[in-house]
Amino acid sequence: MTAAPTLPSVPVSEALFERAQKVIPGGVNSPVRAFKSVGGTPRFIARADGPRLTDADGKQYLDYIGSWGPMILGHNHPAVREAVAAALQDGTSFGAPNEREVLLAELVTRITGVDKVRFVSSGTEATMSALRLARGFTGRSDAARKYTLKFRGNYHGHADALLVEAGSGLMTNADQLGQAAPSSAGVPPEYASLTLVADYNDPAGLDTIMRERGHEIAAVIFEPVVGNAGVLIPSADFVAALNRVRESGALLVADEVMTGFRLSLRGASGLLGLKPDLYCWGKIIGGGLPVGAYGGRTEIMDFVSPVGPVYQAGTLSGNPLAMAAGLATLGELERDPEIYQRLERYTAALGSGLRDLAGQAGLPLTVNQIGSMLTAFFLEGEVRDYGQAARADTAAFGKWFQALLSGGVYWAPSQFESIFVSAAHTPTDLDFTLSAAQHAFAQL
Ligand SMILES: Cc1ncc(COP(=O)(O)O)c(C=O)c1O
Ligand SMILES: NCC(=O)CCC(=O)O
Repeated sequence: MTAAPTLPSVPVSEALFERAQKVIPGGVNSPVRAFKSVGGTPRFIARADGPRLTDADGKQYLDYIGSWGPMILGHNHPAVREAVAAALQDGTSFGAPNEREVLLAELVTRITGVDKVRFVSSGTEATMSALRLARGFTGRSDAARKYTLKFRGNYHGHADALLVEAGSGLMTNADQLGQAAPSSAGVPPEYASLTLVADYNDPAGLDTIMRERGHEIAAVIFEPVVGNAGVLIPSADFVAALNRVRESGALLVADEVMTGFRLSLRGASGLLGLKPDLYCWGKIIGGGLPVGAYGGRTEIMDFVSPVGPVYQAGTLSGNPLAMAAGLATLGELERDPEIYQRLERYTAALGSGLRDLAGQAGLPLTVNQIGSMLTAFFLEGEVRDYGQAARADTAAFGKWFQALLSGGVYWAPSQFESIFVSAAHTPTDLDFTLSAAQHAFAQL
């Protein structure tokens, strides 16, 4: 092993980060942006176009974060920009219904097959509201039957009861991987205890817990392909076990915040043959503006207020600018049926290129890839669950990340995240990435 690569100087980002740390906790508005686990100064981004970011020092990077998922068309896509600009002419928020909400709801229901959808402003709100609805619909919110079940290393946003053995920044910044629930301070153990936890990709374990405790469980929430422990792909047996969940009267809630409209127009569920009762969406559905949503059959969705007794509201829900961005993004995806095959081809090529380069450098690397999601785990052997992912050499990953960044490639600053390829990435961009990656492997 050689010494850590020298970090390039980014004086404007450094100055902004210093100012930011004085007035924003950790200088960031979301922990995963802070570079805490990889070191160095987070880049302050001045603008983004296509597959590229430009930082405040004028340096350009090929971007594989895509704003953590939404930018499947690439940044600043003309169709999205023009739709938002047109909506802007009419005012920014009405606190009353508007036509764009109806258009986006019609589009989402047609694409995904749900009967009804309710828009909120983030993925966190979507999962939180879907679980309240599941408890309301099943009547399982009393002392004896009040649980939800999630999987170790899955992340469903930051609602209290879901911060239990959670992935994403909680896994990245954990002092000790595998720490016991809850994952965050400030969550009373009573809240955490409402959430049961099972292992991902363990069909027998899921069957057992559903057999023994299924009658107490209102909902099983899961990432249909995990992005938040790094990419984990469910086995066919695990998919089948998930589809059996409702035999116990619990609702199956697919958290497609990351995978929805990314792995196919019908998300991971459509691709893998999952049959959820409720879907949660975020990220792509808002095309880069703040939108989340949840949806399902009419009999369930009509439990939501004002028709039903389950309360859920939002000052900016259905915001016209956000609806316009979502409409333009989903519209582009629907217009180009080849897009998902192209993303799969490019991302698979990136994955096999990385495997080859690591092999040539004599470094252990396991690449999990599906569609345009990919994680390169710095370890040997398969990665199918949280425990296996947690074995990764995060120090090696951190060095590799810094070397890539110096080479002009902006990878996710965590070993336990997915990267995203967008429709704006070209074969030339992928070649550039692989050559930066080769150089980065050589520095480990
Ligand atoms: C699978 C999943 N669910 C929920 C969320 C929460 O979404 P948000 O950050 O918009 O609240 C995220 C990402 O943050 C996610 O990846
Ligand atoms: N995979 C992690 C996320 O998508 C979250 C982004 C954030 O919390 O900023």
